[in-house]
Amino acid sequence: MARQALPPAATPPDLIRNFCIIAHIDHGKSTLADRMLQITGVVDQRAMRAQYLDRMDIERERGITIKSQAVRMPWEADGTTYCLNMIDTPGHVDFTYEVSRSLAACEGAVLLVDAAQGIEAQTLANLYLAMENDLTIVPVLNKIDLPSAQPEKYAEELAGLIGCDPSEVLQVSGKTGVGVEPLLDEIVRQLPAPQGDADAPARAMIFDSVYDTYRGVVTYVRVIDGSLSPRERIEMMSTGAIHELLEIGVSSPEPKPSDGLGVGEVGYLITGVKDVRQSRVGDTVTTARRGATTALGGYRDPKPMVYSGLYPIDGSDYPILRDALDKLKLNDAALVYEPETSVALGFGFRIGFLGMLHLEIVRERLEREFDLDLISTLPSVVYDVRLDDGQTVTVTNPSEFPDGKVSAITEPVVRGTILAPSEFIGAVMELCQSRRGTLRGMDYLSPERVEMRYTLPLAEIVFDFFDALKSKTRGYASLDYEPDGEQEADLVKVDVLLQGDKVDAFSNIVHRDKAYAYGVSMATKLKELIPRQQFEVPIQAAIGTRVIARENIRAIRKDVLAKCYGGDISRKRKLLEKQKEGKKRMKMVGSVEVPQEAFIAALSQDTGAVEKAKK
Ligand SMILES: Nc1nc2c(ncn2[C@@H]2O[C@H](COP(=O)(O)OP(=O)(O)OP(=O)(O)O)[C@@H](O)[C@H]2O)c(=O)[nH]1
Repeated sequence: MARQALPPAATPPDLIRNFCIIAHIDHGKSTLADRMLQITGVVDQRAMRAQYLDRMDIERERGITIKSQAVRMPWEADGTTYCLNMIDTPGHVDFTYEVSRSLAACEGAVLLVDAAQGIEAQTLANLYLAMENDLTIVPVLNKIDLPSAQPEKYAEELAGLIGCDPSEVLQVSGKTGVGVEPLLDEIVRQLPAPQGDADAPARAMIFDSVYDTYRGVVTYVRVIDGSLSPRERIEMMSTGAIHELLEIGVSSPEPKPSDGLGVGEVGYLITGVKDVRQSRVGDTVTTARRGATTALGGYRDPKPMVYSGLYPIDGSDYPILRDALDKLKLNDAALVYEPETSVALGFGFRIGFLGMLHLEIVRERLEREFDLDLISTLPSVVYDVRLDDGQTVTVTNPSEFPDGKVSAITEPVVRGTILAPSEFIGAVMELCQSRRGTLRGMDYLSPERVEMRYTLPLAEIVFDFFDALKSKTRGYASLDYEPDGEQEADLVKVDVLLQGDKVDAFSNIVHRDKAYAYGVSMATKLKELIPRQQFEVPIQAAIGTRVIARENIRAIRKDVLAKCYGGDISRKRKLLEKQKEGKKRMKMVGSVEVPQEAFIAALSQDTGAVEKAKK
């Protein structure tokens, strides 16, 4: 057990151990990964910076891992030098698919649990994923340096969950490094070596692919059978596309070219491809000549779960937004978009996201990296609408909801797992019921902690459910969910009309029981946000032709000169000029002038937005 020089590439499989660290968010996965890099000597002390593996600025700022990365580390145990490949996985539900691909590249997983928090919802979700992939689980409690750590209690909980003895649960601190060396020894001892047929045609699974400005797409692979060498051309099995291999190598953690990758090895490929969608996570790579004929299982196209319209606040920024999306797409295979026009907001794009975190990240990157100011419309899930004539329409934008006779609507549902202290069972049930949830089962992990399983409509949980759950359980509950098909539901489209004209950006698809509440809240918000006009403006919320809520904005002409009695003509002129300038920032909806800010505030989920806009 000590630092060693890196063995050459083409390490025999029995000296390789491929593992990942799985944990609930913030349980310290990145910190532990950093400590392993340091202890195995692959990153020297001076180059070490916090969260070495999280490269993107946004990742480091938010302290979350979005893209997984792989690192090769040497480790000596019982006089033999082993090659450990550590695959870092993202921890958020939006990226579950990437987690499951990373798991499929490993033989074992370190299941990391915060010794002051215990098991949380994503601990369970990730554990189940790992078990489905037949991985060997090494249970570990982290943060044992914390004064609030309760290692005995949680070792028992963890042991109960995976069916081992509490004494087999390792205890570490990623922060101080305590227990990390014994953990590396255990990884070598407990994990099986990779198995594969060295003489078979090459098959390697893509578990990550990232866009690098200088090198193009870097594809991370795990070789299952055969080998890949730098002189060969490769084929992507899902598309049949053939690429030249410009470089092949391993990361430790900086990229190092090697003369090939054999069975069980993890490394990267560079082909000069400029678009990550040509090198998709889950796909199988083989050689162009004498390649494999059956791909490895598990490839799946990333499927957007949430759609939202993004519009530039300044309409002339539209071409910049289009170019920016084209650039982001190079690095994000899950991003889909198409141009869209809105009567109220002008030209923009309808964009599909994996979830709300994905939406926030994309929006933040667009605003930050491309200096854009954007309005996003109310996010919507994907509905299937069956019409009376038997036709089915897929709706991702409420304003496109068909007006004809609808016979049924289906909405996506998820299987949600909620973990909470048992004193909050009532509060959690009440919340889930108000979100149209159905209880599927309940288990006690310990006398004071309970796991509750629900089927819930995606639309009810994707936006603000987590915040509501946290506030009802004083922050103690955790949530994980995965798609679980569709269900029929009694949904309606609510339109918002200004003086009889529909404002497309405010249309929303909601459950019939919640339609009234949505209508009233929009009408009240808009009444506060839209300035008085020279004529009376009715604001209506309607389902089809039936009006369900109404407010009036009384008529008045805003006389900007009112404050300006007395003679100074130049001051009056200035004020009139200013009024004209302000009008440019107005959008016309029929004959009603609506300030840009009113749209932003009305579409914002933030409850303080209306107050801010009024100021
Ligand atoms: N005291 C103490 N704090 C720790 C330890 N390990 C991690 N932390 C802290 O816990 C917080 C979360 O750690 P991360 O390593 O970012 O957690 P993570 O699981 O990688 O988070 P995601 O990447 O978002 O899933 C950070 O503030 C760390 O400084 C530890 O062993 N002891």
